[in-house]
Amino acid sequence: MTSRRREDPLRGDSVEDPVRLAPARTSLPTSLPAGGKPGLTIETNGLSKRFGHQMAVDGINLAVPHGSVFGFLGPNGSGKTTTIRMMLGLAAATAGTVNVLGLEMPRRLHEVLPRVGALVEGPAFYPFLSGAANLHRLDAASRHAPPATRSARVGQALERVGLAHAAGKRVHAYSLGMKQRLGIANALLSPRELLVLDEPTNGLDPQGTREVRSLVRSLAADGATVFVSSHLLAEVEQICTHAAIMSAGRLVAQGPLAELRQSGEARFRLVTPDAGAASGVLVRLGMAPVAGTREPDGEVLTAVAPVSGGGVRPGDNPAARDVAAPEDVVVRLVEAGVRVRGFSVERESLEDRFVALTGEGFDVAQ
Ligand SMILES: Nc1ncnc2c1ncn2[C@@H]1O[C@H](COP(=O)(O)OP(=O)(O)OP(=O)(O)O)[C@@H](O)[C@H]1O
Repeated sequence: MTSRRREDPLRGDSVEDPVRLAPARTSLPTSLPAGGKPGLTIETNGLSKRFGHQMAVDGINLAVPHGSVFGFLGPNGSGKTTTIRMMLGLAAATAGTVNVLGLEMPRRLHEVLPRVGALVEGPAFYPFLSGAANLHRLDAASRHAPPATRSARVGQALERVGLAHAAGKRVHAYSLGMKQRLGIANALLSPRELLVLDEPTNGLDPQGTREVRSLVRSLAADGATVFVSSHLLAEVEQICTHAAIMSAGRLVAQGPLAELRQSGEARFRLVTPDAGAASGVLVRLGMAPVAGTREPDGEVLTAVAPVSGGGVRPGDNPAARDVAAPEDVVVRLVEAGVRVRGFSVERESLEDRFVALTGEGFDVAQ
């Protein structure tokens, strides 16, 4: 393998030419140049796209942390692909800004794109050429790719996605999963700081889906930020560290997956023969209890209690300020003479939360 040194226009220092892909870890910059918020690989502000009367993307503020595997989740037609196209300079925004790797797009497109690998709307390959020959052609189309190291780059990219054994096979004989992995190999022809993958498992069988998901995980382990769109909640839960949820062109939630899981409503369920007194206590604690069915042990009362990290968020109700946790609610009930015969906290699942946020059924299949 040969390498040349060149000037990096962004950092002003000299770096190795990007010919190394495997083994896994590549040394990637850990800081961004001035222009974007530190620590963010992608940042959008008020980003919008209108098609006629329809706002396909409506003023979104995305914040994709450096090094994250960021799931861009939303039902079909919610604006994911349109957002990705604007990020990559494939479509012009109607309003708002996009910074990628700290640089404004599309103004700095020529500096940004060589550092970004993308798989958008399925790669187009020549079916009667082999996987390796297709990658050679695509690599040759890049003015940043030195011809002398092309074979090494192609070989390493195929190796990286587990297609070395099928390098000489014509693409028309590839399975869908293999074609998708070849598309990712194309995105990996140079080491990338950011990989943008639009629905990379769409249309794949379970085996192909597993292969692509495990590849995405390992790409992130290499140090790249991976931005992956999906309409599958289960997929995002399996491979992502962070997520953003789109619904009808709007961004309805974003953050670390663990925080999104914690931010759902919790519901207290109380069984007591003293429903009247219990209601009074819960109301004084800032809740709005609802009487439910009658059980042998008493009446069932449920009350929504916004819980953050296991503690009750008291909101603006001063009477509720002292309440820290469900056990404190039980203490208050008992102190008020309420006979507590059953008490549980039911937290909304991530799936319930996403359905509530998007206002429509989510495809939660594998
Ligand atoms: N070129 C276009 N002209 C007109 N409308 C468009 C165009 N591209 C997208 N749209 C509309 O914008 C909305 C968002 O589409 P987009 O493809 O971004 O959604 P998506 O979340 O990626 O959905 P999918 O997963 O189905 O691709 C849809 O209503 C779509 O019909």
